[in-house]
Amino acid sequence: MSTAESSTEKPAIQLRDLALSYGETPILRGVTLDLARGRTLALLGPSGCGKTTLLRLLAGLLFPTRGSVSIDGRQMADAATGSFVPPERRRLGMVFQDYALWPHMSVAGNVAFPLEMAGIGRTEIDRRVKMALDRVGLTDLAARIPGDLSGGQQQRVAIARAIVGEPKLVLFDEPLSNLDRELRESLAVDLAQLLSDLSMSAVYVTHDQGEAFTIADEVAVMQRGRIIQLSDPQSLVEAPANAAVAEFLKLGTVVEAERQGGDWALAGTGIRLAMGSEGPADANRARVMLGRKALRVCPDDRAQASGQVVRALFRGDFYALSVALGDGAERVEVETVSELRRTVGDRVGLSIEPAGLRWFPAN
Ligand SMILES: Nc1ncnc2c1ncn2[C@@H]1O[C@H](COP(=O)(O)OP(=O)(O)OP(=O)(O)O)[C@@H](O)[C@H]1O
Repeated sequence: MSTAESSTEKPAIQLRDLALSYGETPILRGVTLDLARGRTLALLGPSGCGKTTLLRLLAGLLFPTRGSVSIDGRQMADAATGSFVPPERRRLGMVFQDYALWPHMSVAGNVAFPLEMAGIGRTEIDRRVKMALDRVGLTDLAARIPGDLSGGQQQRVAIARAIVGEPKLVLFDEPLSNLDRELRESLAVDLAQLLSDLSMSAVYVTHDQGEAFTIADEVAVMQRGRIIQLSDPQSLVEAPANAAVAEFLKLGTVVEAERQGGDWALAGTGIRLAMGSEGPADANRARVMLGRKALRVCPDDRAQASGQVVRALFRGDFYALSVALGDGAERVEVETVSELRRTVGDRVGLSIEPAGLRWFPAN
C-alpha cells in the first residue's frame, strides 16, 4: 500500500477509553469510538451527559483522566504517557453558539481573523479568505458586516472562518441552540448540505434530535458520561439498542410487561401485548416499547385494549393522542394517532400490532 493510500484511511478521530473526572466525580466514563474522514458525528444527549466535555477533550481544552485522543491519525493526548498537543496545534476549526462573529468587522475581516492571529502574511491571507468564502458561496458578500446578513449567511461566515485554516476536524458547539425553531430547522438543512459538499470531518454537539438526524452521518447518544448507542440516524430509530435510547428519542412509550398464561401482557393488567412466541424467550418479565405504529385506534369489537384519551393534539392531518390504559397504580399512558377527531375524556379502543413492539430485558 502506498503512503498516500494509507494516509487516506486514517480516521478523523480515534478515542480510546476516554475518561474525565473532576476530583472524585466521573463526568466522562470511558468513551471509545472511531470516526471516518469526511463524516459528521453528532453528540446527542440530555443536559449534563458530557457532550461539551467530550468536545473540549477533542479541542485540547481539557486533559483526559484516562485514555487517549487521536485526530487524523495523530495522537493529541494520552493520559498513560502524559503526551498532549495544545489546542492551537491541533488544526481544528470551531463554530460556536450564535457563531460569535465580530459585529464591527466585514465578512472577509471575520474570516481573516484567525489567520492574522497566527501571523500569516497578507497575500496568503487574502488568497485563503477568498478560497474559503468561495467554498461557502459568500464571495459577493465579502465587504458586508454580519448585521446585514441573513441567519443562513451568518452561519456560512462562521463556517468559512472555521475552515480557513484548512482544519483536520471542525467542532460545532450547539451553534443553532439560541435561534427560533423555524430558523434552526432551515439552517440545519443548509448546514447538512454544506458539510456534505465540503467533505469535512466534523463533530456536532446538540441536545436536539431533529438537528442531529438532519446534520449527522452518525449519532452518538450519550447518557451519564457514556455513549449508549452509536449508529446512523435510521438505525437508531429502527433498532434502538436499549430502552434508555428508545425513551430518550421518544420513539414510543416503554412499559413493563409480564407473562400471563404463556402470553405477554402489560404488567398488572390483563391487556395482552403479544403471544409468547413473539416476546423474548426465557424470561417472565421484560420491558417493551409501544411505538406509535404499535397501537391503532379501532372499533370496540376489534379492540384488544381500551383506555381514556388524556391529551389530544390536532396535527393537521391527524390527532396525536395520549391514552391512559389500566387504572390505579398500574395506569400507563401510551401514545397513538387517530385520523378521526377525539377529545379528552373519550374512551377509545386500541388494537395492538406485535410487529410494532420492541422488546428489551427487564430492569
Ligand atoms: N469544572 C467543572 N467542575 C466540576 N464539574 C463540572 C465542571 N465542568 C462541567 N462539570 C459537570 O460535568 C457534567 C457534564 O457537563 P457537560 O457540559 O459536558 O454536559 P453537556 O452534556 O454538554 O450539557 P449541556 O447540554 O447542558 O451543555 C455536568 O454535570 C457539569 O455540571
